[in-house]
Amino acid sequence: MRATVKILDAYTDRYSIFINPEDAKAAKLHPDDLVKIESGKRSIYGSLVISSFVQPGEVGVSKDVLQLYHLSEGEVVEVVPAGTPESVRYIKKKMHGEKLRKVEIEAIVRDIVDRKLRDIEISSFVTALEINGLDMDEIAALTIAMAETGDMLDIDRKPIMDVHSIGGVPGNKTNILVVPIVAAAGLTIPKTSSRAITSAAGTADVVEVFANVTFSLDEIKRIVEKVGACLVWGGALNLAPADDITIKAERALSIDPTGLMLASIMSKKYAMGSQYVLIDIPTGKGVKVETIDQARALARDFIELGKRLGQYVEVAITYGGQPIGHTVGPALEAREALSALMTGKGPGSLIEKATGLAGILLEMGGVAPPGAGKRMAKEILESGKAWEKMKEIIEAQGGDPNIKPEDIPVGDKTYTFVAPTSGYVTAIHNRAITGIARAAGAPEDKGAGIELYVKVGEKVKEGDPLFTIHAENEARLEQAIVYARRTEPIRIEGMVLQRIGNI
Ligand SMILES: O=P(O)(O)OC[C@H]1O[C@H](OP(=O)(O)O)[C@H](O)[C@@H]1O
Ligand SMILES: O=c1cc[nH]c(=O)[nH]1
Repeated sequence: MRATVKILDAYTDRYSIFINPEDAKAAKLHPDDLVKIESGKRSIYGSLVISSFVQPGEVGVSKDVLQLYHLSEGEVVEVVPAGTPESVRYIKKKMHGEKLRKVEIEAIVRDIVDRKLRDIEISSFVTALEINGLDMDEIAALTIAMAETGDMLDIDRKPIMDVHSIGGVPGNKTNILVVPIVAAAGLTIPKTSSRAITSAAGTADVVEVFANVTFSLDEIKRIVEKVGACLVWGGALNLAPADDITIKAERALSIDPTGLMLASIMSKKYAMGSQYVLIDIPTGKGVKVETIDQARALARDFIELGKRLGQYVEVAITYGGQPIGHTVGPALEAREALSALMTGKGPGSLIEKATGLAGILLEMGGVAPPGAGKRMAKEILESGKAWEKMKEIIEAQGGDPNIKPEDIPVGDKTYTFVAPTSGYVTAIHNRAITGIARAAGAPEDKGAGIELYVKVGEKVKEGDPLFTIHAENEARLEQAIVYARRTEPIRIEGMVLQRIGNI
C-alpha cells in the first residue's frame, strides 16, 4: 500500500511501524508482522502496530526508526509485508544443535543490524547459543561479522591497548581505575564498555553518572587523540552494532552465552583497532565462570580468537568469589571508583585488582619491565597521576573534572540489614547481591544499589549493620527488601556450624 509518512512522538525501542486498522484489514496485515517501508532505494524494516494514532493512508514511524534511517514527514512511501527472513531458518538450525556456516552467521548478523529480525527471533538466537554453543570457527565468523557490519576506529597511535572484563561479579568498577592508570603511563587505551548484562551496573552505566558516554566515532577519535584514553559506551556507536541489540535480549534473560560473549567483546576490540588486549575473567561461586579449569579453557578461546583477528591477547583470571569493593549500583560505584582515584586508597579488592590488571597492561605495552608493572601501577595511582588523567578524561567527555564523590546523589530510600547473630561472614552470595540491587532499580535508576559494610572472613556482632539497600522509590525498596529476605545474601556463622541430635 502507498502511504504518507507521519513521524510519531513515540520511542518504542522496537522499530514500530503504525498503520490504521482499516488499512491493516485491507492489506491483510496483523499486529507484530514484519513490514517493509520502501522509500526510494532504501528498505526500512519494523514491527507492525495497528492503531488509530494514524489516519487511513498514513504510515507512522516511531523515533527509534529515525535513528537508523532518515524519513521526512509527508514523504510518500510503499508499505509491504516483509515475509520471514532466511536467517530465521539458520537460527532454527542452531536450535537443533547444528553447526552454522560462515554465510549463515553473516546473514543472521546482517538481519539483526537491519532489524529484519525482531526481538522474539533475536531472543531465540541468544537462547539457542546458550543451549548449543558455538565452536571456534563459528565464533570467529560471528566476531568478524559483528565488527564488519559497523564502523571501525582508526587512531594513528601505537600501541593501542585495551582491557575488558567478561563481567558477572557485582561491584566491578575496576576498569574505571585501570584506564586512567594505563593512560597516565603514556599508553593509548580507547575503552568501550557495554551496559550491564547480568550485573546491576556495567562500566558504561557507572561512568555515565559523572560524564557522557554516548559519542560518535569522530568524537571518540578526538577525545583519544587529546587525552590518550576514553571510557565510553560501545552501544552508542555504530561499532559492532549487533552487539547492543543482542545484549538487550541477554539482559532480559540475565544470560551471557559464552560464544556470543567472546564475539561481543572481541568484535568491539577489533573495531576499535586494539592491538594488545587484556581480558579479565572473574572466577568464583555465583559468577559466569565458577572454576579455574573453566576459566583456563575460556582464556585459551580468547587467545585463539585474538590470533585469528591479529590481536595479542592476555588473560587475567581474577578472584570473583564476592563483590569487588563495598558498593554495587551505578552511583554508589561511581563514588567508590572516583574516591579511590582521588585518594589512591580504597577497598583492598578494588585496589589490588585494578593495579594488578593495570600492571599487566603496562608490561604488555612495554612501559614497565616484566614483573614491575603492578608496582608502577600502584605508584601512578598513589601519586595522583591517575586522578589527574581521569580528570582529563571526564572533562573531554563533557563531565565536571572538579566533581567530588560525596556530591554524587544516591537513592535516599534506604533499609539496612543487620547481623542476626554474632559470628564470621562465611559467604556473600554474588547472585543474591546482584538480584537485590536490580530489584532496587539498578542499573536504570542510577542511585539504586547496595552498600556493603562487611566482606568474607570478617567478624561481626549481633546487630552490626551488614548492608544498606538504596532505592529511588519506596516500591522498589520494598521489592529489594523482600528479595533480600528470601535469598540470604550474607551468611554469618559462629564456630558451631550445626547441631545434630539423635539420628
Ligand atoms: O557483569 P555483566 O553486567 O554481566 O557484564 C557487563 C560488563 O562487563 C564488561 O565490563 P568492562 O567494560 O570491561 O569493565 C562490560 O563492558 C560491561 O560493563
Ligand atoms: O562486553 C561484554 C562483556 C561481557 N559479555 C558480553 O557479552 N559483552
